[in-house]
Amino acid sequence: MAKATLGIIGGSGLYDLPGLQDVRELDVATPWGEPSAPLKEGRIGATRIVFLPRHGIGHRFSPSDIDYRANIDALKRAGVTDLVSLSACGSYREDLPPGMFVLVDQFIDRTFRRESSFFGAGCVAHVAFSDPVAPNLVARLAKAAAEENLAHIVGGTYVCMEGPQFSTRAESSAYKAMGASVVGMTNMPEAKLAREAEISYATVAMVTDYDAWRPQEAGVEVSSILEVMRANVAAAGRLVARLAAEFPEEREACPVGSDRALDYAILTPPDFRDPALMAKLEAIASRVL
Ligand SMILES: CSC[C@H]1O[C@H](OP(=O)(O)O)[C@H](O)[C@@H]1O
Ligand SMILES: Nc1ncnc2[nH]cnc12
Repeated sequence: MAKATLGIIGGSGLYDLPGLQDVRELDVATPWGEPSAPLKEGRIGATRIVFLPRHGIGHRFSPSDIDYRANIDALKRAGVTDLVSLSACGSYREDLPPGMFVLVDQFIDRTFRRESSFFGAGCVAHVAFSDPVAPNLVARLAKAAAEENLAHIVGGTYVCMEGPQFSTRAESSAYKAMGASVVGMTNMPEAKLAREAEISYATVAMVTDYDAWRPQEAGVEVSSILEVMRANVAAAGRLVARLAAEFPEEREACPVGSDRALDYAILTPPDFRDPALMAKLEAIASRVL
């Protein structure tokens, strides 16, 4: 197995990773476009870390405008093997109050105006995605959260809405009825693209609010989210530090196949592949091409 590199994608409120040592900026070019920001490479203890703020420095990209393909391709080029998304979210469950960290194990994708695959005309691929997160990475996050005494729960379904507006009360009730535990606007197609790139992915969904399904409550507003978000961000820093301190040197085999997702996924035989697309896939699919 290859050397492990831990990637961290910082969401709302997380534009830097305090505690990162020997930091170097990496300007990584990709064939898909520009990543949200230059990558920050460094280490915590012996663990190599690459950090990327998904909304850019100064929170310039809305969830629909983030170039998710450029972000994942850049992280792949920087050697990331395991990727943790730190994300703010709304909650659909009374037992998941603001401040709770949900280590989600399922997603529902409700986005509709984002590029959601590296593949397409000229090279078609279908990766498995029934189990979208890497259980070994989740287990490491759960252990780190327990050691830091952070309120957390293992398992939960994250519904990804398009946004950028928050949900109506009817939408909020519908997502809850669908079985979603939390809602956010960013983890799709990020998680799908990470799978195509054979990067193990896990999400720490950090609850900031109860969305809009509770009839007795005022709806969601960013102003009320910000204070909880600040506390969540501080706790996320401790979580990452602990995770990194105990991270393995070598990449672990992923029980759900994140590290070999492309083994049988590509359906287009070599003679029928589009050379231009194949060139773009150089970083993502080089292991199997
Ligand atoms: C600050 S509330 C809305 C905003 O926060 C979440 O983003 P991220 O996952 O990057 O933390 C949510 O998805 C919205 O984009
Ligand atoms: N209620 C909510 N809906 C969508 N994204 C969110 N991010 C934080 N809270 C949210």
